[in-house]
Amino acid sequence: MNETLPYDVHRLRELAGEIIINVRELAALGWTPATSSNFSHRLDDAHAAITVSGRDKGKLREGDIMVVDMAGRAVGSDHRPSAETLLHTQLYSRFPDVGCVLHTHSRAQTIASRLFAGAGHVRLEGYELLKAFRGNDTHEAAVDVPVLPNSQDMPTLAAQVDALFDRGPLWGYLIDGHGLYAWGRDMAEARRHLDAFEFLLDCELELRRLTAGH
Ligand SMILES: CSC[C@@H](O)[C@@H](O)C(=O)COP(=O)(O)O
Ligand SMILES: [Zn+2]
Repeated sequence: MNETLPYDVHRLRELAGEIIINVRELAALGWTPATSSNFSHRLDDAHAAITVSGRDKGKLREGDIMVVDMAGRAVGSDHRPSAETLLHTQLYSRFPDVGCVLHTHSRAQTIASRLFAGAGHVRLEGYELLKAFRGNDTHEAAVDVPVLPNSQDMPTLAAQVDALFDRGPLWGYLIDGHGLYAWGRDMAEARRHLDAFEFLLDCELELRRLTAGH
């Protein structure tokens, strides 16, 4: 522990490296257009490492990762944390086993959010890949991905998200016209969930294209 900073600086550097490597891969897939998207990892019980607001997520460097407390306030940095920090810290605060939160704006996520906003969810059913979600051990499961109305007011959005948690286990949600939030115990699990959502949403969109007019 550093004398002046209330968190482990070495752990922060380690996590920053992990975030940078993973986010470069996501950016290369085209899932973080035009400085969109944000990413975080729990640092300790009271802090999270998160991307600085407005940075090109495909070109992140160590200085683009900063620390916030669980109320979303910057700690030991003059930078502005992600505009959506509250959507990350609410997960860390409520669920001790959430260690990593990933938010992306891929085409499939954005289009699906528009298409299914009226229904309020996207039903993913019958896919072998549903087993990628923690706790699912069969394709015979159905996962409803909630679609929330977008808002620039983070407390409003966070309250909508909070209401979802009473319904049962959840690994992610869509925001209408915006993108996807996915999370997991650590980076590997959050990536697996994010990748599974992307693949399955893309399948649903393609199925609709192929069956349109039939
Ligand atoms: C560039 S528009 C996207 C932003 O409004 C927001 O949704 C986003 O994902 C990135 O915000 P940021 O403040 O950089 O974390
Ligand atoms: Zn966003």
